Amino acid sequence: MSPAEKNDVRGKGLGGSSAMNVLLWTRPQREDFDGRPTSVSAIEALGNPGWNWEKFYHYSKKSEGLARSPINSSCSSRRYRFYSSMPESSSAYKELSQPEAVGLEGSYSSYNPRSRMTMVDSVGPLSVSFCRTDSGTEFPFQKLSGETSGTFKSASSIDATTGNRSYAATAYLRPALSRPNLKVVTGALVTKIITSKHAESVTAQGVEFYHGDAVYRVYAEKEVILCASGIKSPQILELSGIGNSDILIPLGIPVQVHLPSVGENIQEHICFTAHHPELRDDPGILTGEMLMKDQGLREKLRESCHGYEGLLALATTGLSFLPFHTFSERATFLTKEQKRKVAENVNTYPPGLREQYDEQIRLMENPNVPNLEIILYPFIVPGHNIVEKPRVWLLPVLSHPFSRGTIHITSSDPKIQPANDPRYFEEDVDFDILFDGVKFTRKVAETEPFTNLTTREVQPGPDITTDEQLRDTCGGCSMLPQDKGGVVDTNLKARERHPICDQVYGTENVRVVDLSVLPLMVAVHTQAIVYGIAEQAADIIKAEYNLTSSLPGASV
Ligand SMILES: Cc1cc2nc3c(=O)[nH]c(=O)nc-3n(C[C@H](O)[C@H](O)[C@H](O)COP(=O)(O)OP(=O)(O)OC[C@H]3O[C@@H](n4cnc5c(N)ncnc54)[C@H](O)[C@@H]3O)c2cc1C
Repeated sequence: MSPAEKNDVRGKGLGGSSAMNVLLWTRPQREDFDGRPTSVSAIEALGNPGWNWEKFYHYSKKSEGLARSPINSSCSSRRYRFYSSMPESSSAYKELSQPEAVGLEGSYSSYNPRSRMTMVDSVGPLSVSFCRTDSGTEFPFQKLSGETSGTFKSASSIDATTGNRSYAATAYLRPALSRPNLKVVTGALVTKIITSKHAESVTAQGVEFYHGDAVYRVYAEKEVILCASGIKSPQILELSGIGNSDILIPLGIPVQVHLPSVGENIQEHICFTAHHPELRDDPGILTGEMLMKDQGLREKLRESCHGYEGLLALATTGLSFLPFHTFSERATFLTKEQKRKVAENVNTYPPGLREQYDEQIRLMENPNVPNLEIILYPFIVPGHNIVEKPRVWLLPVLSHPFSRGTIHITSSDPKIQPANDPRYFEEDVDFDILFDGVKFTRKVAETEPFTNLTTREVQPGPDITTDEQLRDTCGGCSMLPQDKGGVVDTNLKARERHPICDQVYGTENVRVVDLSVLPLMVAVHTQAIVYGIAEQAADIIKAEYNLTSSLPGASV
């Protein structure tokens, strides 16, 4: 796929993509973060002290509030449970609601309000049947305590009291709107960070932005915090002259900091999008097609959802995370091959990639760490034709891609999108893992009890085979040591240390706080990761300026 062909779907309003994502609330496998010598990986081990599982777990719990009791029971019809929470007696709920495993409403009362989650039950029977198959694989329910592998119902970022989406704007921004030191400007496009340069030191003065046709400037007393996403933060840095001079100079952008890692190390979850089993008549499962086609059903649901005025929607909840050996007979062979290839090509890699690959190989070898996710959607996304009979959608997703892409500007015009070249499958092993994942997904879908609910595999037919990204883009402003391909340090500052005298000579006061700082992709969905990063960043910033969170609603 060429950079020009790639369609980057992302949220552009307040709350960004958290305002339009598919509501899954997931936490990563412990090893994805943890660099302790007794475990096998990953983000801390890459040279980021203080960014480990324990910290992430603490901050992630701080950001969340799982509804404790069944709520909104009025929002369910007799046959289909809709926005209804999982009964407290359910074993899955019990594991989730252990105070040490999850942030519960009230457990961090001083940080109220925050992200709210609840359990919904839209594809319940299918997701459970998916794990109890005759294929010899049986998985436990997942806990949100760092053990991701298994099949489980995911919590959803839905505020159970209203039945509406809980996202960054409702969780963090709205409660803080009355602060005297906050002004929100919507419909604005940031064009660059305004900087001044003295000797080797670059200081951010403020930010320039378009609003309508006018250009405005706002000035910062302390620092500029960039949180424009994995795709747009690298673009804004480059437009500001912070990036690779080989890219900036030909575009006429004065180089403020030559930082060649900006926009490199891009990683995206890649998925196979064409597996659609058709459901039997009356399976007791609500799907998107049913809702779209059946006016009577919509009205019935509306009646049962007393007082609810929003759009009817379905949440995705059925997830499986599978360690390599559980879905691929070639797991040992492919891991060895990848090890051999990495050793053979080590001299061709950019700084730091060898270390990242070593961590990824350790994750592949670890029997507890997932290497594939299978998502069960109760609908088919736009782009696929509306179909006669209801279908569900099974999506195998590559958890830890080896391929690395780039995101770079091609123009000094901020309105021109940066070129996103994901380089999917540049590393053969990515294709091999996903291929085995597709085969495994198909096998499970053809096995009882999954087949008790479905009639036939409609796709993949001969006509469709597609691979796409799952809209989790990380790495473009990687938090890593500078000589290992880093853009920000562990304080999330975009600065570069002189390799000999250890003096800061990059930017003094530009910080990046979004998914772009994650140097290595995690297996799970990334909204909770971004909240965890943001909570940790808030404490780093407060500590730097000796601040306490005395303002109402202050968390991040
Ligand atoms: C379709 C989709 C489905 C997803 N599903 C899930 C899911 O179910 N569960 C999950 O955990 N994760 C999911 N994700 C991922 C998750 O939503 C993202 O990881 C998360 O929102 C990323 O946060 P962020 O702050 O890095 O960027 P964003 O959420 O993208 O926020 C960036 C913000 O910056 C603004 N911005 C960018 N450039 C500029 C500019 N020049 N000027 C002004 N403002 C600018 C954007 O408008 C946006 O508001 C999904 C993502 C997508 C796109």
